[in-house]
Amino acid sequence: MTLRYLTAGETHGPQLTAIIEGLPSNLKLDFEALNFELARRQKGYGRGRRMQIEKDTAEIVGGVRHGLTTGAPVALVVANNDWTHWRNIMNIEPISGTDEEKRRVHRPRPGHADLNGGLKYNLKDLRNVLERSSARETAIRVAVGAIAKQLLGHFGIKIAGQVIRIGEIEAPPHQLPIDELISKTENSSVRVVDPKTEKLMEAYIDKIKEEGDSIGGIVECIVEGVPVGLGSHVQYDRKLDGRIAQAVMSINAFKGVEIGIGFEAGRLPGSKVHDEILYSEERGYHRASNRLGGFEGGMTNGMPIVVRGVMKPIPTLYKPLQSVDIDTKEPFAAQVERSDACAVPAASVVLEHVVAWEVAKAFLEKFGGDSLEEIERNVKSYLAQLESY
Ligand SMILES: Cc1cc2nc3c(=O)[nH]c(=O)nc-3n(C[C@H](O)[C@H](O)[C@H](O)COP(=O)(O)O)c2cc1C
Ligand SMILES: C=C(O[C@@H]1CC(C(=O)O)=C[C@@H](OP(=O)(O)O)[C@H]1O)C(=O)O
Repeated sequence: MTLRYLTAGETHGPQLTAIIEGLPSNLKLDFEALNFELARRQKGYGRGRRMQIEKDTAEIVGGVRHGLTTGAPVALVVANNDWTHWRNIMNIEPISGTDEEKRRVHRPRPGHADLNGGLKYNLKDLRNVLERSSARETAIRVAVGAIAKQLLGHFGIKIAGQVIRIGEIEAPPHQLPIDELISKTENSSVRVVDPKTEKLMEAYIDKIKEEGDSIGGIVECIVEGVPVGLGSHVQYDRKLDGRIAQAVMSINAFKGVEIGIGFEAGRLPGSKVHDEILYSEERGYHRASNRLGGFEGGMTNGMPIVVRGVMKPIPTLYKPLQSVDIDTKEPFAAQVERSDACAVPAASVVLEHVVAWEVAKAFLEKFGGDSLEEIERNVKSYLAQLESY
């Protein structure tokens, strides 16, 4: 069974919903850890007032009994607290009232989905586009990814995320072990290891916000403990690096993705790009470096997976950008009620979870079974095969 999920729900509607299919039975879910991931996504310097309204927690409404998955689809719900303020506007039944009362949107924001969605779906109220295109949906995707993270965690696979750049400020490189990286970034308002960089990034975001502008950045995710051979070279859509790239690009506002040294590989000679193969009794086959970010031939090579994504600046700006009213076709300068100025730290948490999902999916394709015990047996036998190779 392929692991898959779908989400539904609007940003100001009652809730976000997901159904996950293909999880094995007997996986013990840690609800506290799941909600901790949701809280992590909400934090981060530069977010707007909405994050003070929401206190994201996931309710599991199917597929779990007494803390264990049953093998049935797992249904998840994350409620929108803000819905109480939008109950009437988001009503599923028709309501009477003026455009103003219905909060109809007719002024598309450059950089958001508004205009394309309006044209494509023939919607004259751009709220019908905005409501679903909002990155609020990443809350439920983090909930889904948190379950994938728990499955991977059971097999000793760890995932960390960090912010590499916000606008002009870049975090200095480091070689911290993954557990230390996880704990240091956890205590940082911008998810960096170095406190000096944290202060610089905070001040930078403040300045951008004061100017009525927004800012993007670069985030990184590291996955450690992945066995050799997830993904496959034999078919384009089985290449795991390709699937991860798609998942990263599906995060709202992401405009690029790199695996390992990524775009730098176009600048360097082969001798400075490829990771030489070594062998020792204790470690088996391993690499002298990890410039290719854990992938060759669309398959994991046993080194940590290293993925970076670039997030553009938030499109909703207090500083007006030129756009056109779809009613009058006249130009206008956009007005904003509230928005994030920078969501790069939050996006690093989303990145961890979409990557976790893709790795978990490939893991189950390789070792899949209906119960956790069956998967454990499959993993064990594969590891023995690798050892004797
Ligand atoms: C965590 C997160 C928070 C975001 N917050 C906002 C926001 O407050 N205002 C906004 O206009 N866009 C925000 N965005 C970006 C938009 O959702 C995104 O630009 C939009 O969906 C259009 O998609 P695209 O940029 O991928 O083309 C956010 C994105 C993420 C990942
Ligand atoms: C709600 C979330 O992010 C939202 C993403 C978003 C957008 O346009 O993408 C716009 C803002 O929504 P609102 O206009 O309601 O404040 C953000 O707050 C969230 O991350 O949970």
